[in-house]
Amino acid sequence: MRALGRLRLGVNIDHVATVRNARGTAYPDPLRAALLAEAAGADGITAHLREDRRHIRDEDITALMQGLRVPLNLEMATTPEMQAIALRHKPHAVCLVPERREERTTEGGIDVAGDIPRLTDFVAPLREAGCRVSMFIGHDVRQIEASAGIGAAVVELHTGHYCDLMAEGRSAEAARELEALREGAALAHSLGLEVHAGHGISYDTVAEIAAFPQVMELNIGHFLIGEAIFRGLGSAIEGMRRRMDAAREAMA
Ligand SMILES: CC(=O)[C@@H](O)[C@H](O)COP(=O)(O)O
Ligand SMILES: NCC(=O)COP(=O)(O)O
Repeated sequence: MRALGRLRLGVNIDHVATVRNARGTAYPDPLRAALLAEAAGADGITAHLREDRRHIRDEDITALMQGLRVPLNLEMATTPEMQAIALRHKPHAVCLVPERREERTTEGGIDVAGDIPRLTDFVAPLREAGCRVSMFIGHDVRQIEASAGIGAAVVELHTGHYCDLMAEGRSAEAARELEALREGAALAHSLGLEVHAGHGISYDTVAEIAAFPQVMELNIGHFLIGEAIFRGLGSAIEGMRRRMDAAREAMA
């Protein structure tokens, strides 16, 4: 199967805000990072407005909505507060994620199958406002089918477990997880969902995920912001873009 289109790169700038907030300064500015990312070839910007505002804050979303040329993908929990914020800004995309105050990062996917009536009602006004609604889920068949059932346009498959297994050198388990992600991507695509993937992706793990023909977008943040310390954000993004393109070309 050939690639279905150019693989888009969404750059997540959450951790520019993490560094800013560590010292309570006005810098580094997430919008400035986002504009640099745009110039380096990012197809979109992702920002996660957490309920505890540990990194991205409300005023960052306002600045990004006003300053960006590329689309904004707003990640958020399924709370009334977040829904009201999304409906006020109407970003290009809204990605619904599970959130726990105590977690260090997003640990799993959202339980769509276990929350169908509420999530159907939650998604409807976002869709009516013109946002592309994405569900951040694991590769579980039930979650993929439920995402299609509630009217989401997109699923973003959580690649964090695969990336962790790779980092720990657990290659047999990583291969099984990669296969499950591959099957999940194929199922989601067959149900008419646009397929994205993200979380924990680095130069070491991007090629295998970029090679899934159904995947249209990767969202990558933490690794790129870390790599930017050593080589600059533009160069870090260009390095990721090259690896994504090489993986897609190898499929053709
Ligand atoms: C939903 C997701 O996987 C990430 O985009 C998210 O932003 C992770 O949260 P932190 O950035 O707070 O680690
Ligand atoms: N949705 C995943 C994302 O935006 C980036 O995740 P990470 O690369 O910061 O782990």
